[in-house]
Amino acid sequence: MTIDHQSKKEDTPVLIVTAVEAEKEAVLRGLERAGAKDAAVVIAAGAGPASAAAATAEALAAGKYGLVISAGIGGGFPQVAPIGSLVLADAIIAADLGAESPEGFLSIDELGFGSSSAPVDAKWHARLLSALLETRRQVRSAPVLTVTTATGTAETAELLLHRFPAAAAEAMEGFGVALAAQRRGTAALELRSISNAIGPRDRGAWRIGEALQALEDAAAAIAPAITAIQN
Ligand SMILES: O=C(O)c1cccc(C(=O)CC[C@H]2O[C@@H](n3cnc4c(=O)[nH]cnc43)[C@H](O)[C@@H]2O)c1
Repeated sequence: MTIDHQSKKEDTPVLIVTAVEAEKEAVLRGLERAGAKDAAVVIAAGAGPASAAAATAEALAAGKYGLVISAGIGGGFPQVAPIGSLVLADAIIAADLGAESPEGFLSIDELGFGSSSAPVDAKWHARLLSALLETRRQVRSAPVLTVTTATGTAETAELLLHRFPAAAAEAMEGFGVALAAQRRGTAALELRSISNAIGPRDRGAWRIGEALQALEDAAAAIAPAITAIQN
């Protein structure tokens, strides 16, 4: 990845893509807390991979960025990513993109339509992971699944874990953001703060406030690392 040191001030090189405004505000609070409110452009793209990909592609076409981060709250597999913890994706996987068959789910890889796994940038992953470890929160580096239907049964949770035993979290935007970035040769990452356990749907058990606080803490922690690429 090359960084254009001639970039004008408005060509902020880090783009953070959330789904909803509440997540965007949490990220902005974290950056501001770290004294780095201009360290990134933060957008709320809407929920799901299609909205995320479209908004990310639009933003990348309009400005010059060196790193794109899909960020927000997410569901966690309880044994590895409890509520309030942070997950930095080491792979971003489109978990339900494919076809059903009587023998089970067929991924787009198996169908011959491409790859269901988007790579994360190794250098930026290492930098942000070490920054996140400075928070007082539990931090995991593990695959994050992108789903178009949030898991709501124990059966689906088990199926996902069977297919992706190393996965720690699921959300609905990462793969869309990562593919839009990949098309332009821009580094991509995904960061999730855990609001709920993946399993039988129980909206009352979601801890959105706690997860938004964790997201704010994560943004504050990574601010120095992402500011560094502008200097
Ligand atoms: O109601 C609110 O105040 C509120 C505040 C912030 C965020 C939300 C959302 O509902 C965000 C939706 C967004 O969250 C991700 N997410 C969270 N948990 C899961 C899950 O278990 N499975 C899949 N996705 C999850 C997802 O990326 C959504 O787009 C509400």
